[in-house]
Amino acid sequence: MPFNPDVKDLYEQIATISPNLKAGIIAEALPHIRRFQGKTIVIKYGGNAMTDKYLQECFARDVVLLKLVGIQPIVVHGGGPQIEAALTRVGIKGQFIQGMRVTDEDTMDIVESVLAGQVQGDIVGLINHAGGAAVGLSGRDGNLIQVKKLYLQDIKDPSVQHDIGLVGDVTQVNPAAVTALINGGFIPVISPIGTDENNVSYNINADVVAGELARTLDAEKLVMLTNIKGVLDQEGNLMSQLNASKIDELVANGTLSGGMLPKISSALDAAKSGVNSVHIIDGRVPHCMLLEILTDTGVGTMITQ
Ligand SMILES: Nc1ncnc2c1ncn2[C@@H]1O[C@H](COP(=O)(O)OP(=O)(O)O)[C@@H](O)[C@H]1O
Ligand SMILES: CC(=O)N[C@@H](CCC(=O)OP(=O)(O)O)C(=O)O
Repeated sequence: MPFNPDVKDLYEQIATISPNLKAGIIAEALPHIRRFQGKTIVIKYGGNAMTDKYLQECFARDVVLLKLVGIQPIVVHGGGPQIEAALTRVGIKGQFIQGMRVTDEDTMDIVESVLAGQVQGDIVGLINHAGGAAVGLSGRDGNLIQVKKLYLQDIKDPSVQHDIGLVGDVTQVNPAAVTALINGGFIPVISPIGTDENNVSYNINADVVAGELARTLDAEKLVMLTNIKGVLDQEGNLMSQLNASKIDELVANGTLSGGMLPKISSALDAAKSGVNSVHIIDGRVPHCMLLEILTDTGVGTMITQ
């Protein structure tokens, strides 16, 4: 029975598959479970990938399933569109430079309340409802993420540095709180907020936090869920694998722009720092994480050094 994308509920479709096929599909996961058991997987859950209720439920079930088979998932969430909606409600227009939000003090108040409040709370609730035990942390908790103010280097003219306000450049990750939660059987859900040495809060791009955490924890895998098939070339075709020199070329010729810039540089940094596999995948595909982690099917773009 071919997959019918018009029938939204996968479980309705699964009910029509023969039992043998079902068992075969489940059995395909075994070598992947054995390979990843006990290993840490950092999952970046992009704000654009979390807008549909059914997809949110699929995401939460996948995270719980990974935990139950002995893999250690850590969720780092974004929330760009959710911040944008909150800013619009108070008449502030969001502005981005090279995929980074320009963050003044008023914007920062809203960023922190949306990310570490509404968005984090929703994800924790979804995972717990699916049978997991998620605990939310912001980068403030347990001094998890220390930052200094970021001066953003211009990609076209590296002598130019953009001052984008209260945006953090990660100086240190102290993962003790995260490892304590993992060891206690919990699933950490982390908001991309950091503090500087004067206890000032900073906004950090969630891709950057996911990459830094994956490096610090020596994660096996970093999986970034977004709202596109993966990284696309100039003709709009999916590139299933990308390395450092190809990425340099795509940044220089403008094929990569906006939110893909911090994503790709964080992904590459993680790959260079020893994270074994780094993937940018389509969060609009139901159960995309199970496909990527527990089946032979590669989805999206794999980033290598
Ligand atoms: N070459 C490219 N391939 C794919 N996406 C790209 C590319 N260049 C720019 N983008 C943009 O990057 C977006 C993903 O980044 P972003 O909006 O920050 O998502 P997220 O919320 O998942 O972090 C895509 O939706 C697309 O608009
Ligand atoms: C500095 C910066 O850009 N911070 C981001 C943090 C949220 C985020 O990264 O969300 P997504 O993953 O959904 O894009 C922002 O304010 O939008």
